[in-house]
Amino acid sequence: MSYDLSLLGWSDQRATQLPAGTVPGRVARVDRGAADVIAADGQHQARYTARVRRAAAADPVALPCVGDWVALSWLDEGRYELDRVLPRTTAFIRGGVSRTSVGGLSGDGQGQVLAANVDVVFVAEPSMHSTDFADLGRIERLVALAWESGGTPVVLITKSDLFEQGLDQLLADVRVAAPGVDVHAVSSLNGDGVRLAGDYLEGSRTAVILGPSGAGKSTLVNALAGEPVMETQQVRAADGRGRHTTVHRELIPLTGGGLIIDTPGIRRIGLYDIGEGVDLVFADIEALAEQCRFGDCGHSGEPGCAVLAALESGELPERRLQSWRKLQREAAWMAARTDARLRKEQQNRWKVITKEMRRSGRNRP
Ligand SMILES: Nc1nc2c(ncn2[C@@H]2O[C@H](COP(=O)(O)OP(=O)(O)OP(=O)(O)O)[C@@H](O)[C@H]2O)c(=O)[nH]1
Ligand SMILES: [Zn+2]
Repeated sequence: MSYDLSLLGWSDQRATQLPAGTVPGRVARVDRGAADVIAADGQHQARYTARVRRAAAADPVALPCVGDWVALSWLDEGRYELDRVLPRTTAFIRGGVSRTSVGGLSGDGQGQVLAANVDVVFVAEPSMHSTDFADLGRIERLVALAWESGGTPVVLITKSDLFEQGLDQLLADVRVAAPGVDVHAVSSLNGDGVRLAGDYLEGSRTAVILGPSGAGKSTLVNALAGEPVMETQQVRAADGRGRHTTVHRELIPLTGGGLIIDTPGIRRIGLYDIGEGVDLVFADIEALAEQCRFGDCGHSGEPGCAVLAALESGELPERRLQSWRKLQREAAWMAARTDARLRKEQQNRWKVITKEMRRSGRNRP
């Protein structure tokens, strides 16, 4: 029985990183000291080798997490050990985790990877939620987190069926709040925009959905999956004979292709770290700031301040400037409490993001 790992996102590029004598697999779920891994010959529970445990003790970011591609080494009788985490293309990292929360494997309790190798980050914000309208500030925050991870953010204004009259104006406002980011309205109720969202997963790409409770994330996952997502997910066998393996629900394969990672940690991520991603969400303000007369302009009354000029002309909404200041303060606070190594990892990701953005020409004001 064989499974086509390319359906899970395995690529030639990743194959070049696989150590000799090992087989690849993708982590569907982690547990203390072991992970559920999908390999070409099925799903395995693989314990960590001493190499992985040592690396994780020195640096918890090295712990395997859902979405990771890993190298498995043969143990005996159809059993494997998880011997190495292959280089991550993207990662959601939460800083300042306590020692115990990562199963006692953490050395300094700094940093935890919540999900890895996520290509697309859907930011779900309801067009309307009871009596509240979409919260632009929350969108900015989550888009910053998305950029920070190295994935590509896509904003989905959910429950669009509830707010048809004001939708066009809302989408226009959201596009200002998230420059360079695709913005779509979706309704899982009437199906509007669901196909469009699914298209981002073409080529077996992996997504997460961030957003507040009640945004309609689970409903959208089910709509994308094409059938109700059950307790255990099924990956179709590549041999075409309809054999299946069960996969825990944290890595959800969609019938239309692509995968969604859904974990409690990712669901709560709005409360966590933001850093350089802020600069990307506020690329318009950053560009204005570059035109200020003084290089160290604080945008609080200095002569020749382009930011305040834009505020006065109405080009820059007051709300957005305040949001920028707030997120910058938070990012500075985060940076101060993040250790140097984690910062370095973030900087490396940052370089990749910047390169990627230069390539795609995004966020050019
Ligand atoms: N009108 C309308 N209601 C929706 C839509 N999508 C979801 N809902 C409803 O909104 C409520 C919340 O949806 P969920 O999918 O559970 O939201 P969630 O984001 O997963 O929430 P948490 O699990 O708390 O994070 C449910 O009652 C859904 O039926 C939609 O497109 N239109
Ligand atoms: Zn200024």
